[in-house]
Amino acid sequence: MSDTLPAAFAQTMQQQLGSNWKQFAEAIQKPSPISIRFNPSKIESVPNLKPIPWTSLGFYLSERPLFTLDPLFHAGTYYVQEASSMFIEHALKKNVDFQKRLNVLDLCAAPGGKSTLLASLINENSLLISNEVIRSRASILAENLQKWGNDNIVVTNNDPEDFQTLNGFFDVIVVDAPCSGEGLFRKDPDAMKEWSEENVDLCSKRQRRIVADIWPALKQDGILIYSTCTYNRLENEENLQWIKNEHDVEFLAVDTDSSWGVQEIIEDKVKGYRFYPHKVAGEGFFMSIIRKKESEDTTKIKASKNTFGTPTKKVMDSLVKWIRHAEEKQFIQRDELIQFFPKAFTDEIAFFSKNFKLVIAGTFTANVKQEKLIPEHALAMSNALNGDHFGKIDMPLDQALKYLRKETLPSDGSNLGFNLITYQHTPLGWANVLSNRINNLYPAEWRIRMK
Ligand SMILES: C[S@@+](CC[C@H](N)C(=O)[O-])C[C@H]1O[C@@H](n2cnc3c(N)ncnc32)[C@H](O)[C@@H]1O
Repeated sequence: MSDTLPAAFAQTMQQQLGSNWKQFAEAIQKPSPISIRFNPSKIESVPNLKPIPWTSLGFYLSERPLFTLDPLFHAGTYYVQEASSMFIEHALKKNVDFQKRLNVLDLCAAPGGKSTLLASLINENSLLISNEVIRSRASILAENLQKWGNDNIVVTNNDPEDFQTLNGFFDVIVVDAPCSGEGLFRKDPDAMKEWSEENVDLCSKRQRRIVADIWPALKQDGILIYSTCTYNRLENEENLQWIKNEHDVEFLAVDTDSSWGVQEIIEDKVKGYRFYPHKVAGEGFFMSIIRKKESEDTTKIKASKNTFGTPTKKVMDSLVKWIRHAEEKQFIQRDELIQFFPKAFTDEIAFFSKNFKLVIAGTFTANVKQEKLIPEHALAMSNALNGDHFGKIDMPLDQALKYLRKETLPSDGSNLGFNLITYQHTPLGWANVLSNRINNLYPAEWRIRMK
């Protein structure tokens, strides 16, 4: 980071940090630590890397590889996420019973760091609604979640206030709020250019509006995780004070080890955790765990008449072989597109389809063209795929990259038909092998452009 810090920011931080200011100012000139979090559904064991102490699946890397040129990145085997944010795993595991069936909402979810983490925490009988208000960002979120491969996820593109129809529906809500981004200055110099005192004030007010809008959707005794990637009190402690004044809440604590360097904030019954880069091997971050004590009526989503179209019996006879535990899935068809989701969520998905701007629900499975099934990319990424049913072509790195660039690949005339393309035996996508060439079915919009 070479740009100079905004003067008003530096002044506030000097007051906030006192004698630690110099260490902080030095730390934000240093490169950011690099870390990734593995997808437990796509790896058999975690490689021998330096673990991040507050998460079971996060690890530091000694240097930044070219993730774009690693096929396993595109296969959803891991997510590149800075370490501090992964503290949410520790906070939730200590305060939420993940054995239970839960309704979880990630309200400000793009590009998907917290949502992929939540997807790995909840059990298969739980439902994650992953929402992003900005349409273009909701598409990136959908892409990352499709790569993660879980089918108990609905991606929506709604405004927080739209969730007010769902009183007391969620056991857990994560509000990873849009913020002034002070914690990202060293990673993202644009965050520094956009910083101003007016923007901090604006962010703080917007954060209150978001929490106020979503509050009715949280169950009594439900947990709200409120987080930002900024240091200032206005967007953190003062917003927590505001929540405490407006609502009957309890701020929950979580144990931390002093070696982690996480600062615990306790002020007048308000609790939070702050991550400073001179103390923690991670970016700037702030997080609080809030239990709602007020009673709240609970919206029960009623079983509505199933209005989904369903595939023909002939199509279903083939499809059941493609999916593991197909008997537990609801298959639906819209025009030519077939998708599936867990049967247990049929009513919920009908409700969200009708009342929300749905981006994806469950897993896109296949397109039907004159009763011929063409597998969808999301199926290749799905943890429910029955890989044994398909022919496979395991590619070495150079070919796997050609495949991911959507280049045409030569065929030797064997393995005709739809094949799963894999790299190190992990699915990357589909190809239709013809006698003279391989039709590369990798999605054009996801192809890698880097040479
Ligand atoms: C800090 S980012 C979320 C990062 C994400 N949780 C992750 O871990 O990858 C905040 C998100 O809030 C969205 N956002 C912006 N304005 C919003 C608003 N008024 N209500 C809800 N979300 C908003 C932004 O588009 C952005 O995607």
